[in-house]
Amino acid sequence: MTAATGSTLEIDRLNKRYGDIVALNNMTFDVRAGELFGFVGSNGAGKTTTMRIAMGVLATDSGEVRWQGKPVDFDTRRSIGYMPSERGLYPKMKVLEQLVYLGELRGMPASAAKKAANEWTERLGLEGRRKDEVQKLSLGNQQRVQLAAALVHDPEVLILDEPFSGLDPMAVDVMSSVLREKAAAGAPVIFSSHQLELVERFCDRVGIIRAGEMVACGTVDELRGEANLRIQVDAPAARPGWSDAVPGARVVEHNGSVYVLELDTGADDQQLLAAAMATGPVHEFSPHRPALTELFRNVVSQEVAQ
Ligand SMILES: Nc1ncnc2c1ncn2[C@@H]1O[C@H](COP(=O)(O)OP(=O)(O)OP(=O)(O)O)[C@@H](O)[C@H]1O
Repeated sequence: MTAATGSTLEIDRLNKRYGDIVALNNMTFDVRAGELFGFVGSNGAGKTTTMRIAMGVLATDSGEVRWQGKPVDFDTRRSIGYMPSERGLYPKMKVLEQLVYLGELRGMPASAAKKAANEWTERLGLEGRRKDEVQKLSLGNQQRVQLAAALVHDPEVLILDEPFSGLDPMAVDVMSSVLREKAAAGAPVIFSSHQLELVERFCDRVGIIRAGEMVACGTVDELRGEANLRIQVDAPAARPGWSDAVPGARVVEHNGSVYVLELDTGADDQQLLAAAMATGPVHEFSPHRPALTELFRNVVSQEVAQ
C-alpha cells in the first residue's frame, strides 16, 4: 500500500506537438515520495498534456516518464491514480457500482473493490449517494466521485488535474486532507491548479510552467530566493520619481503612500533608504515577501518581455 521509500515520479524531457503547436518543450521535473507538488501555469501552458502523458492516456513525441526508475508501462500504470480535468465517469452508472467496476478493471478482486468503494464513499461524504446515478449528482459531488475513482485501487502515485476547481470550502478541506494523507503514506502527489493561494498554503514544492517548459521549480521560499529583492516603503511625503536616482531600483507597485520597489543584484538598499528619508518621514522600510501569485506573474510576464 505504501510507496517504497525513495520512489520518485520522473518527467524527463517530454516533447509534444499538435500540428504546428508546440505543447511541451523538454518538460522536465521530479515529484518525490511523500511530496505534494503543485503544478501551475497559464491557460494552455501544457499542464493537462503533461499529466495525460504521465498517465499514459496520451503518447509523447519524445522523452520518458519513469516511476521507481522504470518507464511507466501498462502494468505500472495501475499504481497511478489519475483524476482528469474533464469528467471521465459513466453518467448513467450508479456511484458504488461504478467505483467497484473501476477497482476491478485495475485488477482488484470484487470483494476488495467493494470494500474500498464503500470506504471511500464514506470518507468523501457520499454515503447517501451510493445508489444514485452519477449524472444526477451536483458537479461538486461528481468531483468527489471522480476522486474516489482515482483512489479506489489504492494507488502509489496520484496525478490530479485541477481537483480543487469548483469545490465548496468543505469539499476543499476533504480533498486537502485526503491528499495530505496519501502523501504522508509516501505517495508522490501532483496536482494542477489555478488557485495559487491554495497551492502556496498546501504544497511542499511548486512547478511553474510557461509555454510547455518548466521555468521555476522549488519550495515557495526557494522561488522567492530566485526573485530580485523587493522592498516596501511607506513614505507619505514622497512624490512619484523620488527613487529615480537610486541605481538598480524600480517601482513595481504604488498605492497611496506605499511603494514596492524591486532592486537588481548589487543595488544598495541603504541608498534607497536615504532617498526615502530625504522625502520626509518614513513609516515603513521592509523586505517584501512576494506571494506565489506575484512570483507567478513575474515568471509569466517574462514571457511577454522575451
Ligand atoms: N487535442 C489537441 N489538439 C490540438 N491542440 C491541443 C490539443 N490539446 C491541447 N492542445 C494545445 O496544447 C497546448 C497545451 O494545452 P494544455 O491543455 O496541456 O494546457 P493547460 O496548461 O492544461 O491549460 P488550462 O490551464 O487551460 O487547462 C495548448 O496550446 C492547447 O491549445
